[in-house]
Amino acid sequence: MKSIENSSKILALILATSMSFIPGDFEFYHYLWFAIVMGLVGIPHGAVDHILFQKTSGTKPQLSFFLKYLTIGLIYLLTWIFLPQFSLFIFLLISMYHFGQGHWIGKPKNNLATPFYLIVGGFYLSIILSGDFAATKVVLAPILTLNEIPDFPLWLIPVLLWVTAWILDQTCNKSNGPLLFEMIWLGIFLYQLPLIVSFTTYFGFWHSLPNLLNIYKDIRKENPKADYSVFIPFSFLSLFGIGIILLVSHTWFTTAQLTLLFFVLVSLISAPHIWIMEKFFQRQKMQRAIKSQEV
Ligand SMILES: CC1=C(/C=C/C(C)=C/C=C/C(C)=C/C=O)C(C)(C)CCC1
Repeated sequence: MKSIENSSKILALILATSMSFIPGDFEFYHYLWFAIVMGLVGIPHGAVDHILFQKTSGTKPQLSFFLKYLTIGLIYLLTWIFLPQFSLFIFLLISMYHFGQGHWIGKPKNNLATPFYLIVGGFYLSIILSGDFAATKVVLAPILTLNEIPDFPLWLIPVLLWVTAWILDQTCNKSNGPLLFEMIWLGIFLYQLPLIVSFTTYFGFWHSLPNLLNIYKDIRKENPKADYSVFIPFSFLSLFGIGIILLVSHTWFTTAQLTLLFFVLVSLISAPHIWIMEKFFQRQKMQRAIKSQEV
């Protein structure tokens, strides 16, 4: 599994480099790469929430689970319509938390875990959005008028890195060098890339793929016959729904507006997904703690 993850990361870095550092207009290829990665790992990593729910609650998901899932998405859709700026703020906050959580796997749950999630997730999101801030502003223009968006406070990035180092120093006795070193080199790399390539590289290969492999391994522990097909039904449903909405909207909207619409749609499924993943990570931590007590 680790070799799949590492070779995919190397492939992603090579593709991102070739698409961004070679002169020329590659916007079409940026979006093509974005669509492929979202289709293969981005959406699928959240497409087995019903299985994760069964693992964490010990009961088969009933109709009420799916209703709760849809209700969270629906309420969030209403807040996007009536309070778009507030919804964006919430989306960024929960994304920071969710992204940061993936970098804490294997570390103990303590009081500093939540600040760590927010700071590390905030670090990567700041890098992605500020590295190509002009493009970020264009995507956000329908909900934030351009002069409403202040310049990005770039000093925040080294501060977030420093606070991460401090938290790691307080919490873990294991070597934290690799995690911090990765934040520095990957941060510099992502910062140079166009917005869509930077987001695709991080989200696809440093968030979705490791999480997908972690979930897949967990599912196969209890059901060794399970294969990649467990991810297909709900991925297909989400991609089909999102595809239809984007297809219908594309006659009225520009590429940047469609990009924002895509992220709004992703946020609707992300909100309940983040809630399920929180429970899943808690269960994995508990299992690890029990295992280490047994040894
Ligand atoms: C890249 C980008 C954005 C942020 C996207 C985020 C935050 C995505 C999070 C996805 C999650 C958490 C998926 C769940 O697994 C904005 C600001 C909307 C618009 C500019 C481009």
